[in-house]
Amino acid sequence: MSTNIVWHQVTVDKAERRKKNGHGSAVLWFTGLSGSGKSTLANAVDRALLDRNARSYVLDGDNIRHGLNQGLGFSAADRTENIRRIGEVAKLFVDSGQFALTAFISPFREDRNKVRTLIEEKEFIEIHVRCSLEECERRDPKGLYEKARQGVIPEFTGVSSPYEEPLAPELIIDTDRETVEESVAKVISLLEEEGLL
Ligand SMILES: Nc1ncnc2c1ncn2[C@@H]1O[C@H](COP(=O)(O)OS(=O)(=O)O)[C@@H](OP(=O)(O)O)[C@H]1O
Ligand SMILES: Nc1ncnc2c1ncn2[C@@H]1O[C@H](COP(=O)(O)OP(=O)(O)O)[C@@H](O)[C@H]1O
Repeated sequence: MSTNIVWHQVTVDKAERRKKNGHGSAVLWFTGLSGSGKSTLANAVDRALLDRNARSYVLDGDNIRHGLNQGLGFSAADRTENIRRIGEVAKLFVDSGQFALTAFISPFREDRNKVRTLIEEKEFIEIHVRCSLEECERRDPKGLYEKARQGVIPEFTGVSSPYEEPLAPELIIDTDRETVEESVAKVISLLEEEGLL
């Protein structure tokens, strides 16, 4: 535990940054199985936001594990720590007046709910990127399911490690039934309905 640390009040606050940007800020928390479409969707929404001159940034599991979270594996404890850290980083993005688009499997309900409590109400938008395991395995964009079935990758989500679906997400996207464009339109509509855009 760190001791003798005192919180320093910032000079420019979230409200002022939002006003300057001309839009709200929030975390768009994409959660779902590997291959469900989290990265594809987060990046497509990021592009749509940029086209509207809105400020946003994608935090992606694979990428973050190369840097900030390198050293964390896929045990339940490591996944929990992975999500805790990303929750804290996402909160910083919200404070900076931007949209944070996170693309992590984040398989445990309790871990996602902890991030929700860290962030103010209406600023945490949980998006269930829903896709059947069969379809994710059929897509297998990185060949990981095949390796997991062969027993080469242990504790693989959906195969040998659990995925707990969100019980009350703000949005559900069925990527085995709709196009990327349709899915992006739904996310943007939600942001408009919530007065964030
Ligand atoms: N055992 C195991 N289980 C699940 N996924 C695995 C595993 N090993 C490696 N990978 C690759 O790591 C990506 C998931 O990382 P995340 O940080 O999103 O996972 S988690 O939220 O901590 O569960 C995941 O990326 P996505 O396919 O984009 O989800 C995989 O490419
Ligand atoms: N509506 C959709 N939304 C997102 N991805 C889709 C959709 N329909 C098909 N896909 C495809 O599914 C795959 C998802 O891969 P990826 O985005 O890497 O998933 P994840 O990040 O969840 O592992 C991509 O090949 C993408 O083109």
